Amino acid sequence: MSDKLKNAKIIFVVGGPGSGKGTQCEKVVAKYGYTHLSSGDLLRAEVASGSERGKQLSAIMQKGELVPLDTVLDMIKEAMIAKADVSKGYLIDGYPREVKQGEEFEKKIGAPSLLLYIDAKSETMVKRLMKRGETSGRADDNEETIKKRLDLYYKATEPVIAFYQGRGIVRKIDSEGSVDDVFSNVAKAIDSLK
Ligand SMILES: Nc1nc2c(ncn2[C@@H]2O[C@H](COP(=O)(O)OP(=O)(O)OP(=O)(O)O)[C@@H](O)[C@H]2O)c(=O)[nH]1
Ligand SMILES: Nc1ccn([C@@H]2O[C@H](COP(=O)(O)OP(=O)(O)O)[C@@H](O)[C@H]2O)c(=O)n1
Ligand SMILES: [Mg+2]
Repeated sequence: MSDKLKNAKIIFVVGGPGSGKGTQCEKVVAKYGYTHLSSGDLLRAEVASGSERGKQLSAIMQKGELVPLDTVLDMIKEAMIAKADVSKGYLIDGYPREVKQGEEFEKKIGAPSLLLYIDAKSETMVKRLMKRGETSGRADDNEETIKKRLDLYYKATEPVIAFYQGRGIVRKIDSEGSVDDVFSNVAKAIDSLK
C-alpha cells in the first residue's frame, strides 16, 4: 500500500501553537496545489465524529498533551494514500511533535525533503491564539491549555527542528510579520526545492 507514497514529495511544517502554520499552508495549497494535511485537523475530525476513539482523543487534546503516536501517524498515512494519485506533494502540518514521531513517520512513509520552521515569539503566539479563541470554538484555545501547549512545544517539538537541522533541510521562516510577508519567504523556500 505505502508503495503509492514511495516518491512523494513531503514537507514538514513545524512551529509553535498559533505560529501560523495553518494560515501559510492554505496559501501554499492555493499557489502550488500541494495537499495540506493538518494533524490537529485530522484529530479534530475524529473527535467530531463522536466515535469512542474520538472521545479519548478529545480529553487528551483539551489538556494540551500529545495523543498516542500511532493514532496520528495512521491517520496521516491514510489521508496521504487517499490523495496519492492526484497529489503534487504533501504539507504535513503540526507533525512531528517530537523526534520519535519523525522517526516513525520515516519508517512507515518516507523522508521529508524540507522542514518549514514557522517561528514566532511566544507572546505573539499567545496573542494570536487568544484572539482566534474568540471565534474558533476550539476547546484548547483557552489561556490554561495554550500555556501547556507552548511548554510542550519548547520541550518536545523544538528538538525536532534541531534533529532535522543536522540533515540540512530546515528553512526557518520569521512569522512575526504580515501573512503576505511571511508567505513570500515560504514561497522562496519551496521554490528552492525545484
Ligand atoms: N499578524 C499575523 N497573524 C497571523 C499570521 N499567521 C497567522 N495569524 C493569525 O494567528 C492565528 C493562528 O494561526 P493558525 O494558522 O491557525 O496557526 P497554527 O500554527 O496552525 O496554530 P495551531 O493550529 O494552534 O497549531 C490565526 O488567527 C491567524 O489569523 C501572520 O503571519 N501574521
Ligand atoms: N501530531 C500531533 C498533532 C496534534 N496533536 C494534538 O492535537 C492538539 C491540537 O494540535 P494543532 O496542531 O491543531 O494545534 P497546536 O497545539 O499546534 O496549536 C495538540 O495540542 C495535541 O493534543 C497531537 O497529539 N499530535
Ligand atoms: Mg493549525
